[in-house]
Amino acid sequence: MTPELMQAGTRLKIEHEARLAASTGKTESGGRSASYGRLVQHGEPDFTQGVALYLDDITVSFDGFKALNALSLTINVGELRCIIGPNGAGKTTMMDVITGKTRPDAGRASFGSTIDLLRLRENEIATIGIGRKFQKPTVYEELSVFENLELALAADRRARASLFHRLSGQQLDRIGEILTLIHLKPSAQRTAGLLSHGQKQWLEIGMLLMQDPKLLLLDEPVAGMTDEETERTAELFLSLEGRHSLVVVEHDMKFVDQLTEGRKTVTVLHEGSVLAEGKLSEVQANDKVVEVYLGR
Ligand SMILES: Nc1ncnc2c1ncn2[C@@H]1O[C@H](COP(=O)(O)OP(=O)(O)OP(=O)(O)O)[C@@H](O)[C@H]1O
Repeated sequence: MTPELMQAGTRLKIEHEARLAASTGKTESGGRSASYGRLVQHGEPDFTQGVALYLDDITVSFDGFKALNALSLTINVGELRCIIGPNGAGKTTMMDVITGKTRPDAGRASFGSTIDLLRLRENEIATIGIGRKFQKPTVYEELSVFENLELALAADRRARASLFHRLSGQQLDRIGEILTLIHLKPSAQRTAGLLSHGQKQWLEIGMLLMQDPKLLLLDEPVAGMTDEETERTAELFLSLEGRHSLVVVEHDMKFVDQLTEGRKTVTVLHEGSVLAEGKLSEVQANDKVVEVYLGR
């Protein structure tokens, strides 16, 4: 481990322990981090402390095998974080915990500093501002690109009935903005089933963006894309950074390099916990990381 990485690790540990102290009530009342001790089930997420997602000591066991083993991770508001790790490291299980698909045996998970994700159902989590993109694109193949975005306008199912109602000027503007962002404006009237794989991925990301999620979870978004599509996807994600927090699980190191721009933090998962965190160049030089992952 490089000295910089050790320093980063120490800093994270101190920050983490401060939050943990706050979560167990060992903090001055009303202190800056005190709200971690007051996780609530419902209500508006609180992002004023700069935290979008907080996982603390999460353990998930499948028949005694720990897919996640005391995993702790903090994602800041507006941050773009890449998560890498070998097959079976626990990346998908982590996403499943965040989205309520899998319940952990132990630990805490909050959205912002107050919403207790572990007490919400999967469908509730989908509507509070967490969007998840699975590896395979899932768009409505028989509908046009525009109609797909229109369908995604509202988060709840009732909106589906309104497919053919007149869109407000504001809604049309929003669809136009997203079409530009995902490079599909010229294909707005095209049937989604005729799009390339990369275009379908962008469309699905656009559909998630229609709901303006605070946190986007993206599982291997560039798998199967051409180099040009991969590059455009990197540009898209970089343009989303700041307004949204993005957690990108990815095996493609060139893509991770583009996204992290030589300065952002990359998290390496291994055997269900964080093996290393730091800049891509740092984790790539980390002996433990080389051994378990990059040197395969
Ligand atoms: N439902 C399950 N029952 C039993 N074991 C499971 C289950 N889900 C995941 N696992 C195991 O947990 C470990 C972590 O799996 P997970 O899919 O989270 O890893 P991953 O990092 O996403 O891997 P990959 O990069 O291959 O997608 C693996 O060993 C996997 O076999």
